[in-house]
Amino acid sequence: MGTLIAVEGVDGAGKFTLSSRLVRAWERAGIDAVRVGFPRYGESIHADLAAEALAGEHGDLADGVNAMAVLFALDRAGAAADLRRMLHRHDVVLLDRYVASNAAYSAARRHEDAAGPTVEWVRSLEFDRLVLPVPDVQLYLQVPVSVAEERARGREQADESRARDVYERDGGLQERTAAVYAGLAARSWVSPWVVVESGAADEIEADSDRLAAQLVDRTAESDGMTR
Ligand SMILES: Nc1ncnc2c1ncn2[C@@H]1O[C@H](COP(=O)(O)OP(=O)(O)O)[C@@H](O)[C@H]1O
Ligand SMILES: Cc1cn([C@H]2C[C@H](O)[C@@H](COP(=O)(O)OP(=O)(O)O)O2)c(=O)[nH]c1=O
Repeated sequence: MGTLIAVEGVDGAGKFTLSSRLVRAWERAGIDAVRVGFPRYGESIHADLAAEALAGEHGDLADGVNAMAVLFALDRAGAAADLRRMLHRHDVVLLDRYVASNAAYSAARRHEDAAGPTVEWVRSLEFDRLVLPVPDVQLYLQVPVSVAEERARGREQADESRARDVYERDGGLQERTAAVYAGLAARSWVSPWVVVESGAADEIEADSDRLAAQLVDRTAESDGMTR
């Protein structure tokens, strides 16, 4: 069985950049890794509806915390069989956002923390009810929210298809989301967490090589202990 690793963090933290580099680093080391990004825009009607709601369509859909969370959860439920297949075929399946995104953003929208009822509602919905595979490790890419915001703004200027949505424009929400993520990591929510600081652009390559090796060592160690 492959190792399931989820990369988490606020918008613009650098998750896509880091997860792509990690996959390349594993490939260079002869480890067969594949990356899956959530939401699965263009592949899942639930993901597309969520994106459209965040862009202002579908009336008051985006106002509903649970409504949005259910859409994101159903996108993942539609991918569950594929994820299980991938785990049989590959050494590492790397997820760019996963269930913890729903927990962090939904709790933050409600001004709750990682110990609150919304985080538990997401856990029960996605892992108990929808039976999504539980990640072996969750990685929190920690970055000052002001830096992440600047990166998301830069991306918007460079590419008009990356216009910031209603969550990305809400600085308070991003701050609260970062705080919930830190709480999830501190509580080892659902599985062990690794917290990484997003470094300077010219250090990404070396950082991802180091992290790729560390994550594989870590999962090999826990394999030895638990299986
Ligand atoms: N460590 C870094 N230093 C500087 N810029 C970065 C770094 N990581 C990512 N970026 C840039 O910041 C922007 C957001 O990164 P991205 O990986 O798309 O974030 P996310 O997937 O978390 O929203 C992109 O334009 C990317 O090139
Ligand atoms: C996957 C996921 C994302 N989100 C939020 C985080 C982001 O603010 C937003 C869109 O996801 P994101 O990955 O940032 O997509 P984009 O490529 O459009 O930037 O949805 C949730 O609230 N729950 C989830 O389960």
